[in-house]
Amino acid sequence: MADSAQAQELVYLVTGGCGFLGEHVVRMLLQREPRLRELRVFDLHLGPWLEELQTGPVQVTAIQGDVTQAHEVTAAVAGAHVVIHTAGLVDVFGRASSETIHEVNVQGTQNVIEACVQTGTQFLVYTSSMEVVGPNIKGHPFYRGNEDTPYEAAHRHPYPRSKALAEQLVLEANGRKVHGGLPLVTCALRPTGIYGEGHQIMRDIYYQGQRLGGRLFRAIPASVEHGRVYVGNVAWMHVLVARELQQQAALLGGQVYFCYDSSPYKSYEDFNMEILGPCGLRLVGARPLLPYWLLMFLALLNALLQWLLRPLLLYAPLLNPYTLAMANTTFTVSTNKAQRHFGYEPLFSWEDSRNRTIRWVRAMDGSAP
Ligand SMILES: NC(=O)c1ccc[n+]([C@@H]2O[C@H](COP(=O)([O-])OP(=O)(O)OC[C@H]3O[C@@H](n4cnc5c(N)ncnc54)[C@H](O)[C@@H]3O)[C@@H](O)[C@H]2O)c1
Ligand SMILES: C[C@@H](CO)CCC[C@@H](C)[C@H]1CC[C@H]2[C@@H]3[C@H](O)C=C4C[C@@H](O)CC[C@]4(C)[C@H]3CC[C@]12C
Repeated sequence: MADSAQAQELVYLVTGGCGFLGEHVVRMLLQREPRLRELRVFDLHLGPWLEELQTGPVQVTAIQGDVTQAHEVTAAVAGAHVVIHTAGLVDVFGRASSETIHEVNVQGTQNVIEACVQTGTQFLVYTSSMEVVGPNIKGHPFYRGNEDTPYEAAHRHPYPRSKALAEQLVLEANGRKVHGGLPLVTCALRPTGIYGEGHQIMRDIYYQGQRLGGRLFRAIPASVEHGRVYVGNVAWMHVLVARELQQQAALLGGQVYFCYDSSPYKSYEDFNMEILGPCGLRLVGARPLLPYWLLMFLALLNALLQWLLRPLLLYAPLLNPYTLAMANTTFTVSTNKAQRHFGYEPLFSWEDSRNRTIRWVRAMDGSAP
């Protein structure tokens, strides 16, 4: 759809634009995409912050909609040059059924692809996840791997399964003819664990620490490395790849890219302490305070309680067999593919990313529920 005459007049659509990552993508586009004319923000739940956005000359169109409803997606996509599809059900805690996760993540993505094809939208960026690769159900470590590192990706949990299926749909759609005859150009970005302003799990862990008198208790060995990446850099990567997809379709189309920056390789808990330590929390224990078998027993107990209580209430604690396995399996990436293919350099240094996140955590001090 985009040709050189329209270069200053681009219409972008961000699905899931009011989520944790989506909001950063929306703000980043407004700051760093000078060719933008209209920005459509599509989400099941629209955030009040949209009203206060400094949009400059860009028209921001808020669209309350559901990716599982094909007609709503098609209406939102019609006339857009680029779609950044971040909407998804991120659930590893058993809040939603596997059918719902599949419907939103897989059918929703299929709807986005079909909408692009029907309406003639040529460029699609999909927010995938490190979890399409692993950790796998066997708990094999993925140590500083890249996009080409061989790894046995085997999933049982509905969330990684859905992300892997959706990513496959997006990559297979690359090259399909869209309305008007041009080829669809797609790619997928795979963030590791994202952190930063608005990160719900960081917020939950901070409140938990406050309730425990400013302490958190080590449960994961410090030697298990977990990949993390700052949300501002993930958002920047989306903006950049969307731009370059239009310039270098042959190179970028059908590709996957891990999202990375200079955030340090640490265990999940030690990394969180980089942020939560300066906010007044302390991690107790140099080694896990409970043996792994006991943690697994507690995780299984949580799963059983969730199942038993489901008719009465939703019991969805952080600890379950899947999250324990994830936190206990090394998964880190070391790659420069995004730099080589589309010139990505992190916009935020580690110090900056850390300080911004610390400032955000400090700002919620005293507001623990
Ligand atoms: N948070 C992470 O660590 C992480 C890591 C890797 C990949 N991802 C991926 O990044 C994307 C964004 O994740 P997030 O952490 O910002 O999650 P989030 O839950 O904060 O954002 C997801 C957004 O999608 C919207 N949404 C959900 N169902 C929808 C539907 N049916 N129709 C329209 N909108 C719907 C939600 O309302 C929400 O605003 C997801 O696709 C997720 O799989 C997240
Ligand atoms: C056992 C607990 C003791 O402190 C720690 C539990 C931590 C878990 C809740 C998190 C450990 C790893 C996280 C996941 C990871 O960062 C990557 C993800 C990919 C993304 O697509 C969605 C979020 C997540 C699954 C993330 C969720 C929380 C953890 C399982």
